[in-house]
Amino acid sequence: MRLRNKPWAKEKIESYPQYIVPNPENFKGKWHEVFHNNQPLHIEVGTGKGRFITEMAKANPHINYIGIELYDSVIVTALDRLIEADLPNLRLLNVNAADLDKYFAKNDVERVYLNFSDPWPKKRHEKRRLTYKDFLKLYESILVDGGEIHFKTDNQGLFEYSLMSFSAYGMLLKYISLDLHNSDFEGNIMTEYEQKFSEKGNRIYRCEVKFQN
Ligand SMILES: C[S@@+](CC[C@H](N)C(=O)[O-])C[C@H]1O[C@@H](n2cnc3c(N)ncnc32)[C@H](O)[C@@H]1O
Repeated sequence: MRLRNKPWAKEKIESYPQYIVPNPENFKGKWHEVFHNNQPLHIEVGTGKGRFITEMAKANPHINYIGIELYDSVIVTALDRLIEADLPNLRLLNVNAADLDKYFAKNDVERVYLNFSDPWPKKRHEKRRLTYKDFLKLYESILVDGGEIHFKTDNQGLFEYSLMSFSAYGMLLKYISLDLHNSDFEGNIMTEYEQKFSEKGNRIYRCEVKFQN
């Protein structure tokens, strides 16, 4: 099914400005005003239906989280989760990650999560991959020095491409697992896609990389 933005979803999103931040550009460099504290901020880019970011926010109340999703017809499910959980440390943005630097300033973010990003396997779509060098530049421009990207996928091609992209950008590899569910990684919170692919028996790849100062 082709995903598109839907009027009913837009209407619902606009009814919950306390959860899906309208005009996020107003908070660039001052997200503490939204959360009313100075806790570290972690973001998930391509948050989908929001299970990961909601469970992370529940488990880590001392960290603030923002889930970013392009499609309003998808983010409404994350919104439903947030309405139910009513977490003070989680907000959602219905925006394109290609514009991240409009919404976040340098040092606003301590960690970026990329979970099961769309692989865009065709070479002519390389620029859409969330680990393409232009996206890495964007993440670097909003992260604290030494900020990290935590990346999970079942797609071997995207994983290999991303490792090369991180390396070409001069990032340092902190952790790698080529079979997450048979590794010793504790405290893993499964995303919707992770659950689906794990149940099919797919191998899950994971890495943590950091920008060099
Ligand atoms: C394959 S889904 C994975 C969803 C979720 N992270 C999971 O693991 O279940 C990828 C999500 O990233 C979103 N996405 C892709 N490119 C994006 C962009 N440039 N900005 C914001 N969201 C994006 C898609 O709309 C989609 O919901």
